[in-house]
Amino acid sequence: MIVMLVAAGLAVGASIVVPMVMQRVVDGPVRHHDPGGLIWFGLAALALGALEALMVFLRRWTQSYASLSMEADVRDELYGHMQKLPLTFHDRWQSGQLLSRAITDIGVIRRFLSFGVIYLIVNVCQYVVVVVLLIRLYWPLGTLVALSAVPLFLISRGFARRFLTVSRQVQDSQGDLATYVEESAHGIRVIKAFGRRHHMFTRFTANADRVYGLAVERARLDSRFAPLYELIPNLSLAVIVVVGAVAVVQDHLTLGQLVAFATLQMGLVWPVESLGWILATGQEAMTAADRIYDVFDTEPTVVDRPGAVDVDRASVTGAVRFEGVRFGYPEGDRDVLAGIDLDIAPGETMALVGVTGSGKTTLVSLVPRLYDVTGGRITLDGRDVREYTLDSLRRTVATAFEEPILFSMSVRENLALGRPDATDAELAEALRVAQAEFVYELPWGLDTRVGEQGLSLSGGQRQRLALARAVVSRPKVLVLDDPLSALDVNTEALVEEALARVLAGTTALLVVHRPSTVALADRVALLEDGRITAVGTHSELLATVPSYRAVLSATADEDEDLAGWADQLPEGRGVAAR
Ligand SMILES: Nc1ncnc2c1ncn2[C@@H]1O[C@H](COP(=O)(O)OP(=O)(O)OP(=O)(O)O)[C@@H](O)[C@H]1O
Repeated sequence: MIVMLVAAGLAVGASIVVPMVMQRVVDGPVRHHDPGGLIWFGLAALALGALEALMVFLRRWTQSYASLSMEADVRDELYGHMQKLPLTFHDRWQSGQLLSRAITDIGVIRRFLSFGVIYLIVNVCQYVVVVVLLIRLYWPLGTLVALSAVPLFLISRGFARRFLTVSRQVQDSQGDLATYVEESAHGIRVIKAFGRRHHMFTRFTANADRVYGLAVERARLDSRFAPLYELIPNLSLAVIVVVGAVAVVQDHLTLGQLVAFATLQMGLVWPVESLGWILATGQEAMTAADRIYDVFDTEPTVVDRPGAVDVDRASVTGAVRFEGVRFGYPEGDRDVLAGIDLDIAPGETMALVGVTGSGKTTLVSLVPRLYDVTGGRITLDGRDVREYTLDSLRRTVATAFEEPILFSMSVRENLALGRPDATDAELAEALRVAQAEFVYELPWGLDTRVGEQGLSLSGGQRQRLALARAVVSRPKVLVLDDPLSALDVNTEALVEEALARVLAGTTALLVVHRPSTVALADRVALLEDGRITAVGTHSELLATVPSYRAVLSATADEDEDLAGWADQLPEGRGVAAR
């Protein structure tokens, strides 16, 4: 910063001294017809010009370097902070709004810091120095130039106030537009399948028109004020030339002084003109900073408690217990979970069954603390999960969701999210369990890039990769949220067969919709109205709990199948619904 300001100061100083040299040239060699004297002045002007050029280079380089570093640092920090924020924050925020903050807003601040701030400081300093010089040269005209700062100040105040409001609206509407484009890109299949291209386009143009309208309003405001910034220094210049000429005629001023005066004043035209632009970018940067602070000001709530301990992977048995667990979403008007009591023994596989929307996904999300309970507690080996460090808890509890998200990385990197140090043999084993060996047939095998920027995989293929990602971490507790829903019956059977062996030593909580997946579980828990209303083996619940039958299957055919499965199932370890 210091180098930057010194370089900027020297550059401006050189540009101010040049008119003083011109004054000496006009009042010296030119007036006295002494061409020899011109050489020294010429050399001095050349040296000053070279100094100015060198300082401009130094200033631009240092300011660009500093502002680009700032941009990278803030972006890193913002991304890191967004990763720490709880799911309740991400549920509430549109992705486009986060995107526009991380990309556009930080860019706006960088542009202001790289040009705006420095020019603001330099231009104000230049204005003050030049005004002092002008007053010393000829005080009546110097005072006039000084007074021209008053209307400039008033204009700037009015401009800044109005520009700030419009600027915030423009940036917010750009965020909305980004969300819309992102959603449309994700949902392009649905749009095409329903033939709703025109409808979506109309909605898009409505969004885009709003951005356009607000941007035009901002531009209109800018163009209304910009001429005033041009007018004032040019008006002062005109007055200086006329009044100065009269002063020269009346011998109050030498011709050289008038030339220096006019040149110095002309040097002020750009700094004053640029004030409008600097203020506009300054207001935009302030709005951008405000928007970024909306995110920074949100405190991460799911964090390590003071004194949190690591889960000891070597000794943890994987006993999971829900004790009076309550949970409600911040925007929800009621608790989704209204007192859950459930015991899952080490190594046991518990299936969770309930009608759609009953809270199964919510319940399993609480184990790795994707959300924190709002009442009661969940324990792992008898200890509240909130007393463990988040990192170690999430390494102990692996999760595969129904919606399998793959990142734009290679298959290997996607799997490594589950366990970075997994060997090829361990990856192969996980892929076998998940029946995802198709990856070896991909063009570059495990190194094939998948996800949005890579090869498209089918829903079932993605689900199997997500399952392999969860399995490869060899977790003590495995949470599977309907992970086989997109598989055909044969593949599902193969996955289940392999998964059953993995589950033998792992505590597992499975959300299931299909009776066939229930076969994996030792016991089943039925979730109704925010509570666990029955726990037992599949056959027991089938025989004794009518609502269980109703949830799993409504048709007579399926009932027959269910009875068939029930016969093949091992006996459970208890029926008690707590
Ligand atoms: N992020 C959220 N914010 C607010 N409410 C939510 C959120 N996620 C889910 N809900 C609400 O919580 C309730 C339970 O949802 P959840 O996804 O846990 O049900 P589910 O039993 O897993 O459903 P499904 O079987 O359809 O997957 C629903 O009423 C749902 O609308």
